[in-house]
Parts: sequence; C-alpha cells; structure tokens
Amino acid sequence: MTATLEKATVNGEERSVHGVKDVTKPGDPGTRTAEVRSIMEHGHAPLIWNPDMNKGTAFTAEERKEKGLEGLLPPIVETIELQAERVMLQLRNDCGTDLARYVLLYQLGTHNRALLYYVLINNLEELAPIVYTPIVGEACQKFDRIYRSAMGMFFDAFAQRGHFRKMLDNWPSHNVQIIVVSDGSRILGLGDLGVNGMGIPLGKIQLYVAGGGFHPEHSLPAIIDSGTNTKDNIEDKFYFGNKKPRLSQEESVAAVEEFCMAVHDKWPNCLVQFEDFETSLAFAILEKMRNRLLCFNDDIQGTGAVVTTGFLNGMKAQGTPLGEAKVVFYGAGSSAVGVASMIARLIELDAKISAEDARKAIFMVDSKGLITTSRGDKLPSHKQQMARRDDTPNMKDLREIIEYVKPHALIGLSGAGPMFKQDAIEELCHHVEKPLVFPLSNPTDKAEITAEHAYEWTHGQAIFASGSPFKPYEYEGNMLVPGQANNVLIFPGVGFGAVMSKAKKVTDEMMLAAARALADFVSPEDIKRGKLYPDIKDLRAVSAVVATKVAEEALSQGLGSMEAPSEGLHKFITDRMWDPRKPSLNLSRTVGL
Ligand SMILES: NC(=O)C1=CN([C@@H]2O[C@H](COP(=O)(O)OP(=O)(O)OC[C@H]3O[C@@H](n4cnc5c(N)ncnc54)[C@H](OP(=O)(O)O)[C@@H]3O)[C@@H](O)[C@H]2O)C=CC1
Ligand SMILES: CC(=O)C(=O)O
Ligand SMILES: [Mg+2]
Repeated sequence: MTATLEKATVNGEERSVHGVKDVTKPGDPGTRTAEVRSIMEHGHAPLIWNPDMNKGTAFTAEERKEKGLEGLLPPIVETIELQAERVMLQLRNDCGTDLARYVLLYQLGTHNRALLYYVLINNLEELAPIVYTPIVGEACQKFDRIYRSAMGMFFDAFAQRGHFRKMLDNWPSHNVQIIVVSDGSRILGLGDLGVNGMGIPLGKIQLYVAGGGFHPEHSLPAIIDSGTNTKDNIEDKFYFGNKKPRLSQEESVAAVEEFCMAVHDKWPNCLVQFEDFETSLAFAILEKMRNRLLCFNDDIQGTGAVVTTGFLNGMKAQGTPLGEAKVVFYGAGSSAVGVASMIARLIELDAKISAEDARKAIFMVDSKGLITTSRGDKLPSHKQQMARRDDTPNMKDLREIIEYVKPHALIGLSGAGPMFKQDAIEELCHHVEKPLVFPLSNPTDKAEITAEHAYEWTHGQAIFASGSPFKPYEYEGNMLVPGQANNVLIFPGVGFGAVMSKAKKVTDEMMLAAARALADFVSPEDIKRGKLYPDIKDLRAVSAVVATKVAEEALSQGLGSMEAPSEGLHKFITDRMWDPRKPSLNLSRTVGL
C-alpha cells in the first residue's frame, strides 16, 4: 500500500477519487475498486460502476466504444423509459414484500442513480410509501440486516470528534448543497434506533432529489453516532453503531455543532436539515445553530408549515373564521409545538389579533393530560410557551377535553398509536359539522386513528389527513379520499428555494410563506370538497411553487444573495430542477457552479 490516488481524469474531467486510500502499483490485485483499477490502467473508469455516471443499457453504441464498455453490457441499447419499466415490473411482480421493494430501490441507488430517480419521479405516489413513511420505518428497524453498501456518511461522536471537517473531504462530491442529518434518537414514532436511523436521511434526500429537484451529486445523507439507549441494539451482533449509551445532551449538541461548522466551512451555501432528533436535543440544536448557518429542523418547522397549510384550508372548508378557531393537539413534543406556534402566528397575522390572544386558540395534551401552568409539574420550555395560563381546568381524558374546548381540529402528533377513541371523535362532532381529524404520527401503526374509524365515527363528515398514507374508504356509497399531511410536501421546496436564493438562514417567515404557497396550490373547489393538500404525485410542481415563494421571502428579507432572474423566479427555479434524462455530470446547470 504505497500511493494514494487523489485525482483522476473521468469523462475528460479531472475528478477526485475519494475513499480509496490504499491503492498500490498498477496490476496489484487486492482492495482496489474496479473503478480505480480502470482509471489506472485505461485512464478512465468503466462508467457502469459509478452510480452517478452509469446509464446501464442506455449507453449508446458510441459511448460504449469510447468509454471501454463493449462487452460489459447486453447488446441492445435501451431508453431510460424501458429501463424504468423493467424496474417497475420487478417491483410489482418479483418482490414479495414492501421491504424487498425498499431494498431493490436502495440497491438501484448504489449502481444507477439516474435510473433510480427517473423511476421515483415518475411513480412517486406508488413509491414514496416505500422509500419514505411507512416502509422506511421498517427499513430503519432492520437497517443493519438489509445493509448493502454505504450511501451516506457516518460520524462517530465517540472516536472521531475533532475530525469531522477532514472526513467531509472523503465524500465524493465537490459541491454539496443539501444535507439531512440525524442522530437516530427519535426515528418517526419508533424511538431511539441509533445509526439504524440512517434510512431517514437517505429517504429524505431521495425526496429532495425526486421531489425538490436537487442534483443527487449535490446531496449528502448523514448520521451522527452518539450511541443508543436501545438495549436491543446494544445486544445485537449485527448492530453497527457504537454499542454504548447515548452521550449527554451537552456532548450530543457539541457533536452536531462540530458537524455543522465543518459543513459550513467546506460548503458555505449548503442547507443542513436536522431530522428526527429527540425532543430536547431537537430544540437545543435548532436554537444553537439557526442563526449560524443555513439550516432548519424539519420535524419542528417543516411539520409546522405543512400542518398550517391543512389548518388554513381546513378552516376555509368549514367556514370557520381564523380568529374563532380552536385546536386540540394530542402530543406536545417537537413537531406539535412547531405546528402550534406556526398556527398561532398565522392566526395572529390573518385575524389581526395579538400574539397572546392567538395562542388562546391552542390546547396541548401530553402524556400527563392538558398542559396548563397550574398543573403542578415543571414544564420544559417548549411546553411553557403553549401552556394554558387561564382558568382552564386540569383534565386528562380526551373526550372531556374536547367537550370543554369544542375544537375545530384535533391533531395527533404523539407517536402513541390509536389513541383517538370513538367517544372522543363523537364528542368532536357535537360541536362542529366537519371536524379536522389529523392523525399525523408515523409510521401507519403509530397514527392516532385510522381513516376507516375517523369516517365511520363522524358519519363521513371528518376532514381527514394523516402522516402516512391511508387508502380511500367507501362510506355509504361515497368514496372518501384521505389527505396526506406530511412534511414531504414542504421540505423539498423549502430546501430548493433557500439554496437557489443563496439564503443565509431559514426564517419563520420563509416557512410561513411555504405554508401559504402550499395552501394556494389547492383550488377553492377542492377545498370546499374537503381536499386540503395537493397530491404527492404533483410534488415537483408543488416544490417549484413552494421554492419560489421561499426564495421571494428570503430576498425580501434581505437574506438571499442571488441576482433576481430576468425570466422570473418560478421559471428560473423550475429550469434548474435536475432531470435524470439529462446527461450525468451536467452540473453547470445548477446554481453555484
Ligand atoms: N406527519 C408528519 O409530517 C410528521 C409526523 N411526525 C410524527 O409525530 C410523532 C411525534 O413526533 P415528535 O413530536 O418529534 O415526538 P416527541 O417525542 O417530541 O413528542 C411526542 C409527544 O407526544 C406525547 N405523548 C406520547 N404518548 C402520549 C400519550 N399516550 N398520550 C398523550 N400524549 C402522548 C409526549 O408526551 P410527554 O411530553 O409527556 O412525553 C410528547 O409530548 C412521531 O410519530 C412522528 O413520526 C413528526 C414530524 C412530521
Ligand atoms: C415525517 C417525519 O418527519 C416524521 O414522522 O418524523
Ligand atoms: Mg421526522
């Protein structure tokens, strides 16, 4: 092991060859990858082994000849459309389980990224539930079992502190614009999964690309290993994170801070999205980092925006003036508090009332019951801001709470499973004709109520939206279609808009602009029918509109440094969304290059 190969000419371009530090003399067998061997022997890599450049059977005859691919592929040249059809055939016919479908897509991503994204973009409704919630939940629970090869980065907060910046140089992209990072401490409603939570950054990055338009080469899924408090992981021979209890909150925050500062140093315009950190860490990290680099927490702010959209359109559907609306939150953690604050802000602005009066619309319930300042326990700061300060009595039973509050919306963000019982739902209907029923916890078995129960117990009157998708349900001859209220409708657009506008930070105003843009995407006729959200299949178009409004807001706040484009922001943004049919490495089309 003598030389370290750092640069190679690939496709006429000088590129770094990272992660291969033990390259020996030409001709030596051993640890070298086929790509590196070929670079050394032929001056270029067989492109079929590079996931970012591979086109598989779509390489033309000329390309095969020129790039040394003759004999490495079946003879017929295929279109990406036909390749995608084959993938869909395999997914639909040859995979016995959804987890097997997840693995197939995961593997496709390790050898032909363009094809993976072509397939995802064109079948988003069918495949989002595989790469994202609910199946990503099962994939995370079994991540160390289904693991194939690395598709992101692992940062060891026990052994690698102080080296994160240098480690980023190992990532084979010279311009990362979007990172999703977690420490696996609260994966969906599944608890502390440690580094097995990597499935979440992977899935969200796939949606940033497929749904938001980022180039895959500009993305990085990352996990920080701060240990795990899950005994099953510590005792499992396949678990491949540190088998140690979690670091203290202070040490965990410091590790995330080092990571963020390393990213900011290497890629100053990159957006870091924090994901699925447990409650107190989530708030502490956001507080510490939000004014120091371009970042946001998707559970707090992304969920805040997407549920604000549903609330805004839901109140229109009901005909409830915003100033009169009341909402009960079941769950008072990072996502519920993020949503409650944004809804309160919306009411304050649109109903033109004080912030204090707007907060009176909110009633939050945690595992101990309704949150009031008179309850007798010491409330953590995220609960204090939304606690009832008036003479609201202390109650625990959800039906009683609903009877007292008479809410227009019931929003579940508890991760606790089917906790909305028939008596509570029937009580809801005594006070409002078409109540909003939002069981938003993920994955599906953590939802607070099923679509079937919500429709049955409200006699088909519920305006229903869930975090994970539910199938349409027939009630008395009418087919009722559940909405999906998931931050996937927000984060790709927020991210793309923030990066395109070269924003310095993500503000609450930018998130509210995103929520309003998403709300406006739904026609008044659809809203009247109780459809509050666009369909996932339209995610690219949705994201373009959300990104435009976010960029506009960043510019109007003086936080974006892009030149206002002559063709208008929407066209500028849409034109820059990556298209997997375009040749790989066509990086000049994206911003900052
Ligand atoms: N649809 C979407 O887009 C999103 C959905 N989510 C989902 O929301 C859920 C919660 O996430 P997050 O807010 O980050 O989690 P947290 O752990 O921060 O918060 C959970 C909250 O639920 C409360 N809770 C738990 N069990 C019960 C119970 N039996 N009765 C009443 N309250 C209960 C907890 O109470 P206490 O404080 O007393 O412990 C806590 O306040 C997850 O399932 C997640 O998947 C999250 C983000 C986006
Ligand atoms: C959707 C999401 O971010 C969550 O369930 O945590
Ligand atoms: Mg999340």
